[in-house]
Amino acid sequence: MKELSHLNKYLFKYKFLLILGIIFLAVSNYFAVWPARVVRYALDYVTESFGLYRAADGSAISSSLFDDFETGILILGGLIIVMALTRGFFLFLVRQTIIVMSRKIEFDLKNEVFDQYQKLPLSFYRKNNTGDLMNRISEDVTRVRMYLGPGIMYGINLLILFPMVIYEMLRVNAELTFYALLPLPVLSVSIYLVNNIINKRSEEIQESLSDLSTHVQEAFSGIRVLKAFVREMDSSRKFNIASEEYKDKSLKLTFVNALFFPLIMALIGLSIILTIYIGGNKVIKGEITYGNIAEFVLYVNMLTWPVTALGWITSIIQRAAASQKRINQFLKEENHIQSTENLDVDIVGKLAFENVSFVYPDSGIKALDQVSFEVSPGESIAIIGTTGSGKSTIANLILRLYDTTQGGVKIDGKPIEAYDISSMRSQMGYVPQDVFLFSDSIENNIAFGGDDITKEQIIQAAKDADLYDNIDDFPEGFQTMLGERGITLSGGQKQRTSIARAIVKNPKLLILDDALSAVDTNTENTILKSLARIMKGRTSVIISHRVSSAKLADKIIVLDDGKIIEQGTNESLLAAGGVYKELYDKQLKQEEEA
Ligand SMILES: Nc1ncnc2c1ncn2[C@@H]1O[C@H](COP(=O)(O)OP(=O)(O)OP(=O)(O)O)[C@@H](O)[C@H]1O
Repeated sequence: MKELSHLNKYLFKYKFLLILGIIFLAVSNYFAVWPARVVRYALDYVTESFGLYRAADGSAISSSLFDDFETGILILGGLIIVMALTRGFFLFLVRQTIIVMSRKIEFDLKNEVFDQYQKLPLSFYRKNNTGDLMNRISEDVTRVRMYLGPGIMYGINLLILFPMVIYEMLRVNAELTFYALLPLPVLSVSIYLVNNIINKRSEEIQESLSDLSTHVQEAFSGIRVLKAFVREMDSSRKFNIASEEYKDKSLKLTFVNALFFPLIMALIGLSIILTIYIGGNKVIKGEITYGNIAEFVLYVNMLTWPVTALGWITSIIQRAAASQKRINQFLKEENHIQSTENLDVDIVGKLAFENVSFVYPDSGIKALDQVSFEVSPGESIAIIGTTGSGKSTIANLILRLYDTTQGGVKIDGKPIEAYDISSMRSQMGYVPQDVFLFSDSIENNIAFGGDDITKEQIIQAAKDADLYDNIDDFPEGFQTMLGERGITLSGGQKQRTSIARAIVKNPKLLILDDALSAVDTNTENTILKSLARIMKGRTSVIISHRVSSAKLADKIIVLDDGKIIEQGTNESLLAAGGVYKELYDKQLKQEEEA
């Protein structure tokens, strides 16, 4: 339960809503309890007046007695209606305060979790899958809200109403109170137990629903592969199996749900039978009046919902505590990538790796081994190597998505750790290997990296990335929507959009991670030449498999298994006749054949 204490700061923030809600609850309960007394009074009044009326039957005063009786009943009936309306009004206010408070906290908590997600390093996203991250911000926060809203509302209601009603009952008769309340604990415990079963089954349904959705989502996104390999029938069969499982689980839940209400009704009925039987005996003995029995039945009815809610609240609180525990786990995660000096300065562009080794924390794979190189401002460096040789890892370290295991990365002669991370990253342009574009217009995708990017800058970036003519051909030009709601770009167009996005901010340091792999060599040359122009006086790191991308760079390093095996210029490496020369000859031949 201590997990829920994280929410106390929010309860404190919205204390006025909570306090007002409690006051409204007390007032509404007052107007709920009072009508029972009026009913008793009315019933007793009816029996007494009826006796009098009968005695005076046929006499002159009989009709005036009847008029008085009628007026009395009307007044009492009116009183009950007024009280019910007043109660309804205050119940409305209770919801407007406590439920509103829970919605506000839900909003704050979602923001808190999302802000925390944004702060956490890449390694965190490697450890936790997307489904898990989504669940905590939606499903878990919703469960916590159930505690903050209905949980707190019905909990406090119970605490206020119970003493009020029991006091009223004891005032009438202690023994009758005892018998009337006897079945209620059984009711509460059974609701708790049944509710747990319902929750467990609902969770199973949720799981099988998520299996089903994953299956459908994969079938849609992988439709090309599915059709090409003629697996439609197989996909339908798997869908049927998952769907069947979902149906079975839903039916099991329906069964428990069907038991739930009869169980409640039976126990409430038992309470009422006991009240009437024992109450009836007491009326015969003259200990209480008819009105008292009616009053009691109303009290028992009043208590049944809170008692039912008790079992329900307990299970809401348990589920909320489990959910908050999961949320807290993420909120407690710390970002170990911190700036040591928060240096917020303009980067000139000198980059150095000094004996850098790096082991991926989650897999234990040593991706870089004693890598050293230096790039002066304005220079370009190409990193070339086979798959898995550690090229992208170098990009990750320059962006400080990870910290080195050994050795250091320096920018303008200062350790990378000294820089303010946001300020440093905002001066870098990065084109990742796996291009990601948002479901938004091309214009917004290009302008993604800044708030004050002008249309002219966007057009220039598109021209430099050799994308402008393509955009011009699209029916809606720069406003063309991409992604699910829009058009699908070709692999090369995607890469060039991603390049335009990186260069539009005029970065001091540009990192292209295999960013030209999907364009032909002519386009590659055009882009590289534009880049050489825009990156004048700035530093570029070009990661590639292809010698054609590397050959224009001022410096080239060749990586193999995390180690630098050759370095130099295009000419010096060709002259040396090593791995680079071999690659050069091979790729030149492939190009000539193509
Ligand atoms: N996030 C990660 N977690 C664990 N291991 C990783 C991670 N990323 C890469 N690796 C491993 O580190 C090694 C180097 O990977 P890296 O991505 O730097 O290679 P690369 O040279 O860029 O390859 P490619 O050209 O195929 O993209 C590989 O063995 C890879 O399996």
